Amino acid sequence: IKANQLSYNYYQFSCPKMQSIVKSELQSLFLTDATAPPAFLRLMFHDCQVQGCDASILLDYQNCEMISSRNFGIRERERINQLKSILEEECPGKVSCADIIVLAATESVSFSGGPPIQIPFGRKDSRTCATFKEVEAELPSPTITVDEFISIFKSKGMNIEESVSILGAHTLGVGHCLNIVSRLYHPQLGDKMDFGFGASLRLACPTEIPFTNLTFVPNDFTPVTFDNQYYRDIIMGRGLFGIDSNISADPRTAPSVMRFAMDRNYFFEAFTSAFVKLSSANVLTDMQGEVRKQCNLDQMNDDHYKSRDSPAAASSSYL
Ligand code: HEM
Ligand SMILES: [Ca+2]
Ligand SMILES: [Ca+2]
Repeated sequence: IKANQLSYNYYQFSCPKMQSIVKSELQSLFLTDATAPPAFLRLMFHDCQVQGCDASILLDYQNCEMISSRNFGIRERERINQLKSILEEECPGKVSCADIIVLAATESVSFSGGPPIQIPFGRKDSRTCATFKEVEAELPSPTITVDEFISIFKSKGMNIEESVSILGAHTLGVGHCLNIVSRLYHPQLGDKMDFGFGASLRLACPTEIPFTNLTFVPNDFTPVTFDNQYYRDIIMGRGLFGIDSNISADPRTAPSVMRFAMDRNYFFEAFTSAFVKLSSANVLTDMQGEVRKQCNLDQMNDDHYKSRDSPAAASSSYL
C-alpha cells in the first residue's frame, strides 16, 4: 500500500517554472498538430492504468509495455522526452517524467476547450515496466462489460458518475478500424447502433480484417473539441466502441450519460474530479521511485539495454 503524498506546490521552489515551460512548449505544438492533445490524454490513461502514473509506459526496453496491442496507437512518448530535456536544463534532476505526462494531459484538455484541471505533483518514476501479461490485464479492451468498467474505476476511488465522466475523454481523438471491426461485423446481442452510423463505419472500415492499420474514424462528431458531444452521440447510438454504447443503455450509468449530455459544465466538474483521482491513484512518492534523467531509461541502467527480467532490473525492482 502506497501512501499518497502528492502536493499542489511540489515544484514551488525546486522548479517554479515547470508548469509555464511545459505549457508554452505544448501550445506551439498544439497549434500545428491537432492529433497531439488526444494522444497525450490517452498516454496519461495508459500510463496511470498500469502500475499507477510512473512513466512506466515510456521505458524503451525489450518486453516493455508498448509490445501489447492494447497500446496500439499510443503516440507522443518521444515528445515527453523532449519536454524532459528542456526541464533538465532548467532544473536538473527535479521533475519526474510521470508528472510531465499528467501535466501534458491537463494542458491537452484545456487547450481543446475543456476545463482547466489543477493537479497535485510529486509522482516518482518507476524503475521497471510492467510485463506483457500485466498490461493486457490492466488496460481495458473496447469490449469490456459495464460491470468491469465500473469496477476498474471504482478501484481508483471513483463513483459511477465519475467513471462515466472519465470515459468522456472519448470526446477527443480517433479509433482505428482494427478496434471496431469486430463490433461492426459480429455485433453483440443488444448492442444498439444507429443504422446510418453503422453504415458509414462499414464504409470507412469495409473489411473484417483491415487492409492497413492506418484507417481511423473520429471518436465523436467534434474530435478536436473537448465538449459533451460524446454523450449526445452515444445516446443516439453513435458511440464508436461497445463500452461507449453500453454505458448509454445500462440503468446504472445511463442517468449520468443523460445529465452530461444536457449539462456541459456538470460534465466538466465530474471529469475534473475523476481526472485527479485517476492521476493520483497508486502512485510512487519519495523513495518509492526515482526521477529519471531521460524518460525512456531508468537511472540505474541509463546507458544499458535491459529488460525487466535481467538481473539488474530484478535488483532495482520496487515491487
Ligand atoms: C473502459 C475504458 C476505456 C476503453 C475500453 C478505451 C478504449 C479505447 C480505444 C480502443 C481507443 C482507440 C485507439 C485506436 O484505435 O487508436 C481509445 C482512444 C482514446 N481513448 Fe480510450 N478507452 C477507455 C478509457 C479512456 C480513458 C479513461 C481515457 C482518458 C482519460 C481515454 C482516452 C482516449 C483518447 C483521448 C483516445 C483517442 C486517442 C487518439 O486520438 O490518439 N480512454 N480508447
Ligand atoms: Ca504506469
Ligand atoms: Ca468532442
